[in-house]
Amino acid sequence: MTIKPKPIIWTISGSDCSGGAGIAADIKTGHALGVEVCHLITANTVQNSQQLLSVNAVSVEILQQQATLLIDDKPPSVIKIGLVANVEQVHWLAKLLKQFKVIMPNLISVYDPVGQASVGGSFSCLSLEQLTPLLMIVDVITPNLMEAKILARVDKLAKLAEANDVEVLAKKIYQDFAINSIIIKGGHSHADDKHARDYCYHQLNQLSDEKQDNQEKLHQTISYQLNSPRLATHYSHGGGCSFASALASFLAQGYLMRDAFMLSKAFINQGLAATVPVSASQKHQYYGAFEQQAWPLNGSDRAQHFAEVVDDLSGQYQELPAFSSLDLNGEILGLYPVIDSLYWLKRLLPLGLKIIQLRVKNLTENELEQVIIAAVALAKNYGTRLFINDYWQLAIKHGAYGVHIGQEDLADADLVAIQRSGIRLGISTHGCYEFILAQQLQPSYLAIGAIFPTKTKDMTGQIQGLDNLRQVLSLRPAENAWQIPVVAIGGINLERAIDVVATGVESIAVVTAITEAEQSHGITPEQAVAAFEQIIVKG
Ligand SMILES: Cc1ncc(COP(=O)(O)OP(=O)(O)O)c(N)n1
Ligand SMILES: Cc1ncsc1CCOP(=O)(O)O
Ligand SMILES: [Mg+2]
Repeated sequence: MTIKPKPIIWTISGSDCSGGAGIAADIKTGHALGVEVCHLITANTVQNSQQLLSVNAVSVEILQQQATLLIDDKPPSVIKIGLVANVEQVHWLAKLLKQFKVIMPNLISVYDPVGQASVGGSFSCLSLEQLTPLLMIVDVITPNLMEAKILARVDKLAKLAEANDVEVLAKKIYQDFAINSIIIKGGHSHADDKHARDYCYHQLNQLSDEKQDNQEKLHQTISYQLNSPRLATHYSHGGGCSFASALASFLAQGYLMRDAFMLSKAFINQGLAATVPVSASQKHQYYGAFEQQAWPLNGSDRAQHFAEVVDDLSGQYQELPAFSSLDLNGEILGLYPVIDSLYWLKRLLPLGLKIIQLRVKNLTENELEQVIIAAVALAKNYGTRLFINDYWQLAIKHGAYGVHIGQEDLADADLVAIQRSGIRLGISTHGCYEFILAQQLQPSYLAIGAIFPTKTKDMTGQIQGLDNLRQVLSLRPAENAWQIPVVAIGGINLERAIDVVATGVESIAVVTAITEAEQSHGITPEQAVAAFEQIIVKG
């Protein structure tokens, strides 16, 4: 077996001699998630799972020597910072990150403000003012609710009710320290809350997250909460550190912030679920180290570790019934050509396809309406399921079989009107966060892409690969009798189709592999359709 080069993260945090938290948690997490972890120890602590006896800071000279020796040898994609023991270390870190950002503009720093609040300042007695130089430079911060209150200077908030409002706290931290992503762990949660709710307030575009050329989105912020059942276990020591190092690991692997957050929470849930639940009858409750489980977890129970997404969209459509199904009666959806004209529709409909999409981008609304009317009439002669891309009002008005809607248009589309009209809905997704959110809306199918680079649409930063395709396929709840069919799209040609079909995906959507089959493979579009269908049948 060959070992692929792994992304490198650095963790700059304290050593916990009991092995649960700090550097030990970071190394175990990085190992489980397939990243290499360089560790720079800020302090050697004397502690067990019950008490902390001392924090023994390492000098900044030694830390600097380690950084200097490692930087050319093992440059990090992400630096995770945990325990910072004194003011010298704050200044050293702030300077180091500033220098590194000049030579590595894509470097991401994740700060988990260990013990600044929850243990009553026992790990470090740094004030907020003393921490400010570091706070002003980090990209991501992962406080718990108590730490967030300190960071947001909660005592200065006008209304007491705001002190527990994670959105207020996160916005305040964002404004005061210009930190791109604020994840408040367990926000809104009370001891009797049956759910662990983690909240994220996040500015798009700063972490090469979305496309930089979209000026409108440049300073757009999004916020959402990930909820999952609270898991009480004796083995949670170091869970917070492990969450932050999981986040660092997934970011180092190139995941977008929201996907890294979703995956990190699933990784933590998986670890908590693997260990013994707390029993009320036991007097002395052993407090063990968080269990980093192998990742990705195989098996049918994988979906259960992924949280539910709560955001404006999911809130708005919470009560909406499922969209009409594709009525496949056990058949698989198969090849899904996406074409842009009546010419292609007339050419492909006689081939007996189960589904086809009209994706027109360059016509006026009036011209488009005429094309849609003609397309609906044509498709009805063949019993092929005709989806209209983007134009949901026209699709409803003219009785198309369904409409396909992308992420950009989802918030503005009237999903209630689409559901009530009875036409089917397909939704584009690009990663596990969007997939889970869209799945909660119970559409007729879910698309995931782009699987491979494509010249048909700008998908910069959103290439999924086969691993992510497999990952989202495993996120459909196993217990559902009816699973939402999944369509893979983007850069799929005849050569790649074999591997795509092997993932078990129900359908593959293609544009150029059919419309440009002559140029690329010297075969007719009809022959390309037949070749794809053969691959799908064999798969
Ligand atoms: C089957 C299928 N999947 C994805 C898309 C892309 O939709 P969207 O993200 O809205 O992008 P545009 O196609 O509108 O450019 C699709 N059309 N079909
Ligand atoms: C519309 C769309 N959405 C995601 S990728 C893509 C383009 C697919 O085209 P092709 O099959 O030519 O790569
Ligand atoms: Mg669209």
